[in-house]
Amino acid sequence: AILENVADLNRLQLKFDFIVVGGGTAGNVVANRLSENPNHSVLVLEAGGINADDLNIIVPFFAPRVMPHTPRDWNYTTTSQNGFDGRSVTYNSGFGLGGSSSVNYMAYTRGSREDYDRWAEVTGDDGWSWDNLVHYMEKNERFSPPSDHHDTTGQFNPDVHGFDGINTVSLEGFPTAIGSRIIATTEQLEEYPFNLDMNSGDQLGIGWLQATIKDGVRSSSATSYLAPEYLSRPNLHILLHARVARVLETTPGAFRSVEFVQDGSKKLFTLTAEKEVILSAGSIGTPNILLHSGIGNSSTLASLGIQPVHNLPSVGQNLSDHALAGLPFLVNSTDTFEAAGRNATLATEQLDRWSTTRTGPLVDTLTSHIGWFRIPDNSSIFEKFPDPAAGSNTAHYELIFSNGFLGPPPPTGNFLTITTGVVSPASRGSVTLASNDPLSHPLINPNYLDSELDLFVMREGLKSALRFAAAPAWHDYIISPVGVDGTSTDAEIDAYIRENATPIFHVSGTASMSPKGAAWGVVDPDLSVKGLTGLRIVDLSVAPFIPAAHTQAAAYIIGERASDLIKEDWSQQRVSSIFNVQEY
Ligand SMILES: Cc1cc2nc3c(=O)[nH]c(=O)nc-3n(C[C@H](O)[C@H](O)[C@H](O)COP(=O)(O)OP(=O)(O)OC[C@H]3O[C@@H](n4cnc5c(N)ncnc54)[C@H](O)[C@@H]3O)c2cc1C
Repeated sequence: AILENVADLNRLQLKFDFIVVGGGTAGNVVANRLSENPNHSVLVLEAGGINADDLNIIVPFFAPRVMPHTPRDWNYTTTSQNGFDGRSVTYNSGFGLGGSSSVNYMAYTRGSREDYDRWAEVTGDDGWSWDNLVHYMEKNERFSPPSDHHDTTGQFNPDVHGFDGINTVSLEGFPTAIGSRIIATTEQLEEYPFNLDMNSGDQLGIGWLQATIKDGVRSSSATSYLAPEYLSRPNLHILLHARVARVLETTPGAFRSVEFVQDGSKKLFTLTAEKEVILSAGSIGTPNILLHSGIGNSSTLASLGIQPVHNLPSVGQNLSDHALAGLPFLVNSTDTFEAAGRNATLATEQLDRWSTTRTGPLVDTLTSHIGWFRIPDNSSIFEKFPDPAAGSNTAHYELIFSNGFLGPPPPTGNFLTITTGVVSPASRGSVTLASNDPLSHPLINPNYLDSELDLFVMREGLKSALRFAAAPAWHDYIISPVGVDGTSTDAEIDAYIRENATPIFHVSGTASMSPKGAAWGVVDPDLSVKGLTGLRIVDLSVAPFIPAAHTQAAAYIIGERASDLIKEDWSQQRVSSIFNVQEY
């Protein structure tokens, strides 16, 4: 059941085995899977509300309207970014049930096999390898026909997908004018091979995008893992508008209590889990809660007036994200996103069509194809820096193709945008505290393009976009790039990047896994907080390296495996406690 007020929870007089902090992407997976066992009672505390009736969230094409600066957004701002010429940029993160899965752009990309094999290698736990995670990818995924039910043969590989999972994933449901030209380019230029399925573990090349869309409607962790059949479980409760300030030590070394406020009031409530507290507040929220609880770098915490409780200097460090830069091209077509953007009648027709039949251009997100590429192995940058990618089959950059201008378009002209993202970044940032007020925003420093390597990769990505657009398939379509072109110098491209690059909101790694017993890291490979009991972390913050991918799939996969790890631990404990009783 969903509860709006802590008074409702008090009235029910319930005890909870597990308290999940954050009803986001990974948190709702855990809530669903743990409550599969009717003997386990689960409470989710979510800071935001329900998003179910918001068209901007439901209609895939309206994703860009959900944020920033809306009630669905945490409305963060980064610190000044040197790599962006000192700009501070708005940093989006989903506030409300479903977390960022309710506000994201729905691209569903797992990353490469090597991305996960590297997790296994650095944590010493083979359970995090690609082969051992495939089962969890399939548990997450319900691969479904696109909303127009076209023949998808040759657009994905069914052998590498799950068809009985919980979260719907599908292909484009309304072809755009650029799709056939993108595919033609893969036949014309050797540099851009076609990849039947970028989610097979072998990601390189260009393929059809898979997206978390069900019959033309967004599929989020709220609509899938908290669908009515799960929400009706008597052992699953969600309390909305409940913002957790701290986790509290219950007995020495055990953190099973949470302290929270409702609806921004300063009144603090405390609840204690019988078994575990699971932090799923995301890569910004989770370290923020840990630090305010005294779990972090003890001397830094003490200097802020926070009583240190457990020294874990890695909390909030190792922040990784992908920087993006879009390159618009003026095109010789009127069949682009700008058409409805400038014509209210057409926009109304499109919404009517979506409302009545779930067809038309609004059933899709803003891209139908993505490509994943490497800069050449003999690039000069590798004389100075090691290759940051997980392996030789993992991308350095991606190209995202969109049938229009991203952001408010200029008053005239029609566009194609090729956006490049640095997907295996070398730069690392941090989440730190500005004050000892647990309800204040932390300092978010993604440190974009701090490494010269990341700037090099982004520059090469933009040059690659220009080469792609020079293929014969585009000769009668593209008029000219806007911003930089084939005559631009490296310095001009760098200046364009620093002025125009933005975050992609894939923040990861701020409570990283490390091997059991390691002096660094925040959680052990079973996701329990190092040196403590009763407290686990299940969200993207545990990723030791950001996957070369859009990151929601990784968050879902983490949620699925974590659920099994938690279930396993408690089934063993139950067996041993029964054994003890018998012995006694
Ligand atoms: C605008 C945007 C576009 C994106 N586009 C894509 C895309 O197209 N494809 C893709 O794969 N990825 C995309 N991402 C990234 C992806 O959605 C995230 O990486 C992923 O959803 C993170 O999952 P999570 O479980 O770690 O955190 P979240 O899903 O963010 O969940 C954290 C939850 O915790 C709650 N919370 C935080 N603090 C507290 C607290 N103190 N008390 C209680 N609750 C709290 C939050 O409200 C939220 O519900 C995008 C993200 C954004 C913001």
